[in-house]
Amino acid sequence: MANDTNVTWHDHRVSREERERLHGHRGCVIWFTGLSGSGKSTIANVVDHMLAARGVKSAVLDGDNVRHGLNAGPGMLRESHGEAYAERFGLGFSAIDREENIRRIGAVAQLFCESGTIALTAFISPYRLDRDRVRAMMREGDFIEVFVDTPLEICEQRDPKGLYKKARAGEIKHFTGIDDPYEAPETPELVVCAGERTPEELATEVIDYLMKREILSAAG
Ligand SMILES: Nc1ncnc2c1ncn2[C@@H]1O[C@H](COP(=O)(O)OS(=O)(=O)O)[C@@H](OP(=O)(O)O)[C@H]1O
Ligand SMILES: Nc1ncnc2c1ncn2[C@@H]1O[C@H](COP(=O)(O)OP(=O)(O)O)[C@@H](O)[C@H]1O
Repeated sequence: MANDTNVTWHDHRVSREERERLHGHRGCVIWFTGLSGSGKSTIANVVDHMLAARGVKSAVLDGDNVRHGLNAGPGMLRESHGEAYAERFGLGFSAIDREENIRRIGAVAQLFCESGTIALTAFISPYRLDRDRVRAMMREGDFIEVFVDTPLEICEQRDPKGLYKKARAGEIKHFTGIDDPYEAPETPELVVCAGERTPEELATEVIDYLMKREILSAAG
């Protein structure tokens, strides 16, 4: 059996500080959390667009997209990799699968951050402990938790994928907010009330926060 403790960490030749100097801004992780349909992906993409317009290096990691690739579900892996593989590595929506989903995404977001990029993540990430573990992996100040505080009733009215309707009908089990928990952050860096304002207004609040924290400079 391979011994995974025989793996050694290597420092890179180009430091994070050098990369940040080249980019003209700091790296960080902006971690959007909230119910399905709360507006996480929409706001993350508007922020990404605003950052691109300023010449800032950023990347969006999005729930649905990552669950098609890095964290594919068993259903997606079954045909290409077989039943046993799909059962072992496919990630669904049990508490432990969500935990592993968030752990992996946290590790990827950290790589982006260390490369001097602003990583924007849009995952429900319903468990406080899972989010706090990601925060603990990062350097102090790198993890910016943004709670997209949209009431369940509004998310359910929006229901762009029809999933709430299915969950209410019992066709999807363990759906967050319906028959699975969502633990709101207690002390997030930022709370945005997406039920009341446009995605552009909310994205501007995030950009203002980055300026205030000097992650972005006035020029970049
Ligand atoms: N049971 C259940 N509960 C919640 N969500 C479900 C479920 N089944 C499928 N979906 C769809 O998967 C998207 C959420 O994936 P995430 O990776 O963000 O979830 S988690 O952070 O691991 O909880 C979520 O997308 P978003 O609407 O982007 O949040 C849903 O479209
Ligand atoms: N601030 C907002 N005001 C009105 N509608 C919004 C807002 N943010 C998102 N939406 C709409 O709500 C739906 C869900 O948004 P989405 O970003 O996919 O949510 P999430 O990524 O949290 O599941 C989309 O149809 C989107 O256009």
